[in-house]
Amino acid sequence: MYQVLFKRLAGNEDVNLPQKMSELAAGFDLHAAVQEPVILAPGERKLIPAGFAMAMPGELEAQIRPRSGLAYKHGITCLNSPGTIDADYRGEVKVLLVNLGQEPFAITRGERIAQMVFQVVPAVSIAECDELPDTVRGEGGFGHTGV
Ligand SMILES: O=c1ccn([C@H]2C[C@H](O)[C@@H](COP(=O)(O)OP(=O)(O)OP(=O)(O)O)O2)c(=O)[nH]1
Ligand SMILES: [Mg+2]
Repeated sequence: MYQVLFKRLAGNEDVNLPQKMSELAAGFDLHAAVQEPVILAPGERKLIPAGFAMAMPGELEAQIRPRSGLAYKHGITCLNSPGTIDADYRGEVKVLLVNLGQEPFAITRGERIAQMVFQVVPAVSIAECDELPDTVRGEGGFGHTGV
């Protein structure tokens, strides 16, 4: 079990911290910490504050992913999906939403706008080389194996 710390940012006492909506949910839903409703016109993107900062163990990252209901019903998704929260980030978590639907959409205070899923990031060391190990695939890609 990893322990993650959430710090509610000033003025957001009424906005929920990230929370799971069912026992085995993979994601913690994030809530909009906007003062007034924010309108996303079709095609428009806006950075929506989530009202908290966080600290997690160094081997974790957090991914900000869309909510399928918002995407299906209104075309609202995360532009940089999945967004990456680095373990050393101490600023406010924000969600970059984009409206891919046909109608304007209002983001209201406290609304669940995205979800955050934690992942373990493997420790990796890198080394430069002149020749890579051979494989059967070789340089084939982008449909190389057929449809
Ligand atoms: O959806 C997101 C994506 C990022 N961040 C924050 C946390 C993350 O640790 C930081 C940097 O994100 P990223 O590495 O994706 O952006 P960058 O453009 O590479 O910025 P930087 O140069 O600050 O790393 O911004 C968010 O709050 N929400
Ligand atoms: Mg970066």
